[in-house]
Amino acid sequence: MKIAIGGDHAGYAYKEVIKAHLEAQGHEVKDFGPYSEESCDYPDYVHPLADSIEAGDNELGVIICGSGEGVSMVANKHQGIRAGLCWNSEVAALTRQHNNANVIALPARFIAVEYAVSLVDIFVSTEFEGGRHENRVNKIACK
Ligand SMILES: O=C(CO)[C@H](O)[C@H](O)[C@H](O)COP(=O)(O)O
Repeated sequence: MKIAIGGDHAGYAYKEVIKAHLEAQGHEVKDFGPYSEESCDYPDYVHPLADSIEAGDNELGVIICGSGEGVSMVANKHQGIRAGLCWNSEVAALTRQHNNANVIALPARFIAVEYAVSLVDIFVSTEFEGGRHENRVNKIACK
């Protein structure tokens, strides 16, 4: 699967671990940065990442900042993005099953890196259920 990853300085260390994990699983990972822990602005990295998913260049995205809030706010400005802020395994599954999320947002300052990796695994391997959720998801995007 083609997966985009990015965030800010607060998520940098987690991004590196998650990227290596996904690549070891055989996924093709496009890293939108940042590429160090130097303080930076997450919109500079998340907007291009979201553009790539909207363009079909990547199927799913992983975005990481301190709380997960800033990166998810940026991603969800895009009509073609449904970013879910995930902090536990049930939410990571539900945002795929019920919301057909195409981006997972993670709070690096509030969960352990091993737990963040496990949430990404759940997110990537869980399918949208469709059914009653189909119409709801179709109504999310603004016309
Ligand atoms: O945007 C955020 C809050 O929603 C992220 O958590 C950022 O990573 C955080 O604001 C960065 O804070 P810092 O004090 O500049 O490191």
